Amino acid sequence: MSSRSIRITDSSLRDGSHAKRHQFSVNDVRKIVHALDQSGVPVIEVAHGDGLGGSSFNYGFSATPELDLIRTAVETAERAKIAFLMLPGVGTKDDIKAAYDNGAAICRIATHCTEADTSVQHFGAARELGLETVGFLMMSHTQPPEKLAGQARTMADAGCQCVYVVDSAGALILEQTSDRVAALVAELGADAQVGFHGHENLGLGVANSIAAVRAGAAQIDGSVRRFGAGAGNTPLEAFAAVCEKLGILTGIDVFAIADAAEDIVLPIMDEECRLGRMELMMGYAGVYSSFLKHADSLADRYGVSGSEILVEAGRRALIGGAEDQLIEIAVGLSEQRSSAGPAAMKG
Ligand SMILES: CC[C@H](O)CC(=O)C(=O)O
Ligand SMILES: [Mn+2]
Repeated sequence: MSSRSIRITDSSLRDGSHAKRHQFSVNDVRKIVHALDQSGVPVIEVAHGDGLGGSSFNYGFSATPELDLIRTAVETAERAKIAFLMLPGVGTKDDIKAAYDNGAAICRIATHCTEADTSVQHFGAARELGLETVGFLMMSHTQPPEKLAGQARTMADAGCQCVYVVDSAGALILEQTSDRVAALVAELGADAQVGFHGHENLGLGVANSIAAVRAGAAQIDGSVRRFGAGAGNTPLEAFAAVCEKLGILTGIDVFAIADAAEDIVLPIMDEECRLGRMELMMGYAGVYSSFLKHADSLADRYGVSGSEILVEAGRRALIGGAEDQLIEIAVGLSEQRSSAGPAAMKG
């Protein structure tokens, strides 16, 4: 039995922002950070769902300025480090500095998995400030292992200390995860660690994360109560329990995190993240998990099928930032529906 140690990051206060339509309050942050910190979660990510600067018409406005949320998290945590996410172009180097000034310790920089070069200056800026750095290769299912490894090399050379295979669509299946992680581990060697960030759209978050650990990942993301985008993220409490049974050391108290999931986090969620028809389509068609709420609202507004919007988004291989194209898809489906006559049903 293995006795490897890994580091877990909870993303509920960042990826869960998508599920909460970016309406976290200072009080929500205080309660969740306190519960996670007391459970032994070593890193807690806090930001708008689309990262620093994400509060906008395109992505959805935040209820509370994210720097207030970050500062509250820093003040609340006794042991955990507070991380933030930024996407070059959505956030800027000034946003990184502002998060640092508010006490954040870890800067996570996310790019589409073919665009690592857009992160180079941001990694440089973060390292100059003394921040720990993590890189996200989003939509990793769209590229083969060797391509991802090349992109990981670009991030590591720019100062990234851990590059994540990010299964944004929850579309990776077991060996597809471990092959990608193994390719990054082989490429990066001692230059940087490798991480994995999973989603539940095909119900494989925990299994994929274990496959990633077995392939050499040293950092794994999850969200307490799956509080995240799409069908939610890898459920942190289940993953911590599985790790304990497999002898993988996480430092998390399984009973405490199970209580936090049930008693603290669930009441803050608008609704439980579920694996319904739309979420399944995201995993099946390889669609960015954060499109879920956008597709849901558009389906209501235009009286069309949310699942069909998502399947078409998958066919067009849309990536983050293309939320406006979901409107075009919904309008197109609505026009088709009117020309098909009153028998055409929303599904
Ligand atoms: C918009 C950023 C995105 O939600 C990052 C992430 O968590 C993912 O790609 O899964
Ligand atoms: Mn995610």
